[in-house]
Amino acid sequence: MNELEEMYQTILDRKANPEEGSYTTYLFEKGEEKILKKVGEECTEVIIAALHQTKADQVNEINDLLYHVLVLMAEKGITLEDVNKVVAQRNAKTHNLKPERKPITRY
Ligand SMILES: N=c1c2ncn([C@@H]3O[C@H](COP(=O)(O)OP(=O)(O)OP(=O)(O)O)[C@@H](O)[C@H]3O)c2ncn1[C@@H]1O[C@H](COP(=O)(O)O)[C@@H](O)[C@H]1O
Repeated sequence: MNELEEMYQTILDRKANPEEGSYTTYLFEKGEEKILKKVGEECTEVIIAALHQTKADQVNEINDLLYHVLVLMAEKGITLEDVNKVVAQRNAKTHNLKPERKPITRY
């Protein structure tokens, strides 16, 4: 199991067995709107870190974003397998840039 899978398992465990002092439990108790707000915030923090901060700060912010996306997935019943299936489909398809749109000649 890689570290992200382990993190997702911990999140699922917190959902099934709420624990005092757990930030994940706090998020599930607050509910979907709070989780979505955190995903939005963490997205912005990744952007700000990418523009102005060190690589270490950027990696930390990326961790926070991934963690909150995994909490959202658990909240919505989306598994890593669900995402992996789509990743596999996308990996099988390359050169996805759409051809340039033809110029409009008739109005
Ligand atoms: N990866 C993370 C992780 N990344 C970020 N965070 C928390 O996300 C929060 C984000 O910080 P912010 O300053 O934006 O938020 P805040 O002000 O603390 O909280 P809000 O009031 O905004 O809700 C911090 O409290 C971090 O501790 C995380 N909390 C938990 N995990 C993982 O979840 C596992 C279980 O943690 P607990 O649920 O706390 O036991 C841990 O072992 C980690 O693997």
